[in-house]
Order: sequence, then structure tokens, then C-alpha cells
Amino acid sequence: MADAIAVLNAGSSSIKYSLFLLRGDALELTLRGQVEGLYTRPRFIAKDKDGELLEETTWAEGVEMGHAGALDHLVPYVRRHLGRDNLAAIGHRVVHGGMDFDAPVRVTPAVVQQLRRFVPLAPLHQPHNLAAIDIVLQRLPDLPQVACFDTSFHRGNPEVAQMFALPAQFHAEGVRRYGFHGLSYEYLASVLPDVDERAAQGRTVVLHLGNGASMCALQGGRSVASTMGFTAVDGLPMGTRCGAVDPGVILYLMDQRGMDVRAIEKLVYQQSGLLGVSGISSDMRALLASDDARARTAIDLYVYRIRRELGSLAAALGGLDAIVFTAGIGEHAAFIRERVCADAAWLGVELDPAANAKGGPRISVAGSRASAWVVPTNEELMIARHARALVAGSGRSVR
Ligand SMILES: Nc1ncnc2c1ncn2[C@@H]1O[C@H](COP(=O)(O)OP(=O)(O)O)[C@@H](O)[C@H]1O
Ligand SMILES: CC(=O)OP(=O)(O)O
Ligand SMILES: [Mg+2]
Repeated sequence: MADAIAVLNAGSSSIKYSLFLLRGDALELTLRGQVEGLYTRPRFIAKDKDGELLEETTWAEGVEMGHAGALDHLVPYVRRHLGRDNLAAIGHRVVHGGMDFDAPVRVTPAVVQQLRRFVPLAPLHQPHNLAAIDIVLQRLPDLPQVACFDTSFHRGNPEVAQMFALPAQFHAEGVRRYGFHGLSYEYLASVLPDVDERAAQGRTVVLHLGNGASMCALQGGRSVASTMGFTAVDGLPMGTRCGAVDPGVILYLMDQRGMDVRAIEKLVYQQSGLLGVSGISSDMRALLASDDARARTAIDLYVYRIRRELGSLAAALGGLDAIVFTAGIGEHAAFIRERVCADAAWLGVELDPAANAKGGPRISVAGSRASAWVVPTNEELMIARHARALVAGSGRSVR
């Protein structure tokens, strides 16, 4: 019988989960998987520590399982797998930590109450993150839970990178650029020294291209700027989110089209991005497989916005040594990587097409002035590391 840490990572289109056994100082992966396509085509998978498929269940296209349905499926499975091992803690990804949470924290009812204030700032994530925490608080109140935030990794950004040019009082009360996907970037920064010394030490842009998408400028492994802002709707176009739009568009929609807050929220979070532009799907796989001109337009816009943001982040860094692709699209869509790298030729990126087709890790040619890489992210491992440190560091036994 061993102690185990379970991790839940509720993204906008998926719930990813992992189970780790505590072996002395080491975290030993024993189960990993996800329920993906929660609002398009749900699919549950479970893999063992070697990546061998243990179970796969798929549902029909158009089934909207949602986050609650996914948890209903997932929890009994993880519980069965746990067997006689002892669940010592649960680590959760919580997307928004606001100004107060610049590091992971042990969950208490008071913490949950504080985090609930950020639900309007992350409507696709925060309610689901907190729902899972709430269920555990009710059913297993003594089980240590740790909340790890997407925003924490960026809290050390230079002041100007965190500011909007609004009257100063708004900045003081927390209306500022936070940035997200921080657990993913923190994980990548932790493994880059094993991938490439120059990428780890130098000026590196990581492209986290999933259903949510953002990019982060790392200087020596520390975040100095990113594309998301006050909320996770800013920056790049995403599966269903619009990314950066002129605030004047919102004013126009309210004033001239009579749209209220809820209608605009739905528009910018759920009806825009790849789905809105293509009118076909939020799922990059579906768009890449389509020969519809609207799918092509959506992909063109996606790649164009990445090109623009890459220039902006390279400017923030004062140059570029490496780019790193990660998350669902970044790890698996060779065609998107090829287009992004072609657009980045002016920054010194020279793609190696064969390496790109193979999926890396290095996808640039040997002499490329700026190198390019594919490195799978692992937000769940990052969360487990934090959970272990916090629970063990609390002076209490994890049992
Ligand atoms: N083989 C693939 N080719 C292209 N895109 C893929 C592939 N596998 C997954 N994706 C895309 O990755 C995205 C989901 O990424 P993921 O990081 O899992 O999302 P999230 O964590 O935001 O829910 C979807 O747009 C999906 O189409
Ligand atoms: C912050 C965010 O957009 O997360 P995800 O990509 O998991 O939806
Ligand atoms: Mg994600």
C-alpha cells in the first residue's frame, strides 16, 4: 500500500487527470489520461505509466458531455485504479488566482470563497475547477487539496508587462494582465535544461497551442511577457475564443446591437475563434481535415495572429534564441508548426521538414539561428510536484 496524489486539470475542452504514487522523494506515475472533446466528440482514455492504453471509450459526435459528465465517468475509474493505495492529496489546476495567489495553496473553504470571485474572469474554467474542489470538500473534508494557479508563473513579469493604460486605480484593484497556462510554462521551463541549454538559458518563446492558446516569452526560464491578459480570452484566437479584439467592438455591440453582458460573454468565449470564423468546428483536427474554404480562412487567421504575437514577444525579449511548441495543436499538428516556422524565418527559424513530420523534439536544422522544438507539456506533473511540496512541507503527515 502506498500514498498517492491525484491530479485534476480541467481545461476548456478536456479534463486531464493523473495518479502518482509517492516513492520516497519520487513521484511515480501510475495512471494518466483525459476526457477530451467535452463539447464536440467526447473520448475517455486511460494509460498506464508506460503510455500503454488501458481503456478507451468514445461517444458519438455532437454529444455534449460537459465537465460534470466527464467527472462522473472519471472518478469511479480512478477510484478503482487506486485499489488499496491511500489517496493522500488531490492537486487541482485553478485557472485564475488573481493578485493574491502567486503560489500554490492548501485549499480551505475560505480559499474557495476567495477563488469564486474570479469565476466571471474565467467562465470556461474557474467554475469547473472549483466544482471539483467543492465536491471533495463535502465528501472528504480531511483530504488535503492543493490549488495550483495558471496565473502564478507570470506574477513576476515586469510592471509594464502587467499594465493596461487605464487610470491607475484600476491597476491597483487588480485590473491588470495576468497571463495563463502558467503551469504548462513552468513545467516546460523545468525540462528545457534537459532539452537544449540555449533554449533554457536564453530568449525563448513557448507556444501553448491547445483548445485555449497562448504564448509566453521566457528569459532564462522566467516568464517576462505573455499573450493572455486579465482573462484567458485575450491574445491568440482559440477553439471558441476570439483572442484580442478592439474594445471598441464590444462598445459597438452593446450600443448598436443591444447585446448585454451575457450575450457578449457567450460570443467572445464560446462562439468565436476557430469555430466562429470557420462555422465548422472548434477542433483543429476537423479543420485540417476539411477542404472547405472557411476552414482554411480560420487556419490562416490563426497562423497570422501567431506570427504577429511572435514578433511582439521577440521584441519584448530583445531577440529570439528558440521557439517551443506544446499542447494539443502544438504537439500534434505538424502543418501548423510548419506554417508558423515559415513565418518566423525572419527571426532566424529554419525548419527541418523531416524532423517536423516526426514530431521533434528538435524541428529546426542544425545551423538555424533560432532553434525550434516540440516538447510535450505536463501540467499534471507540475501540479503533483507542487501538491507534494505543500502537503509534505506543512509539517503534517500526508496520511
Ligand atoms: N493530432 C492532432 N492534430 C491536430 N490537432 C490536434 C491533434 N490532437 C489534438 N489536437 C487539437 O488540440 C486541441 C486540444 O488541445 P488540449 O491542449 O488538449 O486542449 P485543452 O487543454 O485546452 O482542453 C484541439 O483543438 C484538438 O483538435
Ligand atoms: C487558460 C486556458 O485557456 O486553458 P485551456 O487551454 O486548458 O482551456
Ligand atoms: Mg489545457
